[in-house]
Amino acid sequence: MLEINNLTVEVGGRRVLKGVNLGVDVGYTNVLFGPNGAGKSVLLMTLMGFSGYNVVGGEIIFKGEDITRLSVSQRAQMGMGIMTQRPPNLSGVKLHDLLKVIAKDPKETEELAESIDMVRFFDRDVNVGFSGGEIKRSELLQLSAQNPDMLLLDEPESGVDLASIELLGKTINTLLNRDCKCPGEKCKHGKSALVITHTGQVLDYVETDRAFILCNGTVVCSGNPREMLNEIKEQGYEECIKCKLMEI
Ligand SMILES: Nc1ncnc2c1ncn2[C@@H]1O[C@H](COP(=O)(O)OP(=O)(O)OP(=O)(O)O)[C@@H](O)[C@H]1O
Repeated sequence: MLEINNLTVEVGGRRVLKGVNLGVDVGYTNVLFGPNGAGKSVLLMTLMGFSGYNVVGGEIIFKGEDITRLSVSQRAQMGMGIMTQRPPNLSGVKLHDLLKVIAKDPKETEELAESIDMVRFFDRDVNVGFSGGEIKRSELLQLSAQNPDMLLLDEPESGVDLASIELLGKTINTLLNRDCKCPGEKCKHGKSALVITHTGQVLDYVETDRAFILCNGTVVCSGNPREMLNEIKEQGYEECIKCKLMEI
């Protein structure tokens, strides 16, 4: 579904990603761990094609096509969607109007809005004055309306209160399992995803397949998400970097 080959990216004149290699198979959910400033968000923003993220080397292959030079809207039309950490305020754009434009299934979108208590935000400008948790729910609703095949989720649980984490996690799981055509076979979910998490809370609700650790703009390790999370909790990222250096 998604293949990232030797991706090197500069942001603000600085080389942030240095030859990143990773992939996500159809129907799989992979996780991205890494310390603050490692380049995780930059990677997701680059995958979505936002401006300011200059690819100076490597390629992004999505559904078999090289999308490295495609625009955000072209990538969205191909089935890529993102939930960013800090989405912009859209002053003058009501949430309901935005949803009407992007919703592939308006009825389903309205139902989800009800279930995550977002109907009362319909007449407000998107993200303007929303709390951290409200922004996450709004982003999730927009993503659901778009119904992408590949979900890029940047710390979906951050800023969400403990009582709401379950609702958020289950909602993400429902999105991932939409349109599942091959249960039990290679394709495990209907959708594919790459999820950034620090806490790992999302792992309690979503079946994940493989984790990658990004340190200083490079993938230093990959493996089972739960095992890696436990190791990070016990030993921190310093050990990942040392371990990688030992390989070299
Ligand atoms: N527009 C920009 N201009 C300059 N530097 C930037 C820009 N955007 C990101 N960076 C830098 O790139 C580096 C990686 O940032 P990024 O947001 O990807 O980190 P992260 O791994 O997601 O960290 P965190 O876990 O703290 O969210 C940081 O040092 C950041 O300051």
